[in-house]
Amino acid sequence: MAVFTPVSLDDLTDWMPQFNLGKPLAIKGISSGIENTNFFLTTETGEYVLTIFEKLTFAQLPFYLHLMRHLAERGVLVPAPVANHAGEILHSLHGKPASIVTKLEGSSQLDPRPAHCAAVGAMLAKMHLAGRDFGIRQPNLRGLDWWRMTTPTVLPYLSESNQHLLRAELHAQEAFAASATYRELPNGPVHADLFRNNVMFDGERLTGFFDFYFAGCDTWIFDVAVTVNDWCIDLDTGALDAARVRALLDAYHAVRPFSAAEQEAWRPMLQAGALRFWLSRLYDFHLPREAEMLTPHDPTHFERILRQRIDNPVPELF
Ligand SMILES: Nc1ncnc2c1ncn2[C@@H]1O[C@H](COP(=O)(O)OP(=O)(O)O)[C@@H](O)[C@H]1O
Ligand SMILES: N[C@@H](CCOP(=O)(O)O)C(=O)O
Repeated sequence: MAVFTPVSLDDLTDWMPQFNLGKPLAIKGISSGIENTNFFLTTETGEYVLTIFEKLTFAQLPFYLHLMRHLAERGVLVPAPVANHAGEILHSLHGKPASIVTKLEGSSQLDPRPAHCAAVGAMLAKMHLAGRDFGIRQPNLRGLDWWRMTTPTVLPYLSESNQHLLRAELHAQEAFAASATYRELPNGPVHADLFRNNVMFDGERLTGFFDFYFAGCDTWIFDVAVTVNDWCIDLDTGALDAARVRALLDAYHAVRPFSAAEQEAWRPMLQAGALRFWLSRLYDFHLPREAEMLTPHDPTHFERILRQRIDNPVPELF
């Protein structure tokens, strides 16, 4: 149960009047999160999600919350942050940063078919386009700098073969990031963690993307690679599933056509997407932070995906 900061209806009595949401009627902790404390909150006006941020700071949060509001205003299906009477969307509860956002309908599709992947691809392209005029810049905090910093910390826990793989991939990514092709890649705000558990569906109808708290400014193609590495694979081997890859990429391309530079970047970006989550999972597995990660995710899953992407041909981007 990942409720790090308990909140009761009594706690909300003096806090809720700053919003136009009516009286709070029920609050229920959500067990599945690993980063923040989340609650389903029912008020006289509807259902919402109340989040207490356990690690992100008051300085970092405006990027995420204003990005969600910016995207929601442009028709991208994401939770909309609720403003108080003063127009603020970042609040404080029990001394920690907090937000209220609209609740998305539906549930996660953990066994996606091509139709689900197509819906995700189209909405992802729409999201990238809608983010072009977003005014706040914040880097992807889990980007190359973080990979460089984290690699030496996890290397001592790895077999010789995995040490070699990790070092070689980091070098390859450093070289690619310094290339002319990389400089040509379109970039802007990206979700950067658009896994199956961060998207809601009602049947085949996509109802929203959520959990924007790893978002940042990065290349759009990195975001596509992270998404494909989770939505379009055989979960046992990490191999790409051709039908789902095609569905996601074609739907994305129909909304925001890929460029020639992105085609060139596609394989290195699929590797980058695997490296990023291999590293974070290695870090969380070998250096667990007390009570924050209840069941660490399996790092070997992304080691397999990385080896797959290096060793096998990858489908054309378009
Ligand atoms: N806006 C939302 N609408 C509906 N459900 C949500 C929303 N935000 C979070 N949830 C639910 O809360 C769970 C945990 O949220 P998540 O943002 O993934 O937490 P964490 O960042 O701590 O991993 C999700 O799996 C989902 O069921
Ligand atoms: N998607 C990441 C972990 C991030 O967790 P989330 O619940 O906030 O999406 C992984 O699978 O390693």
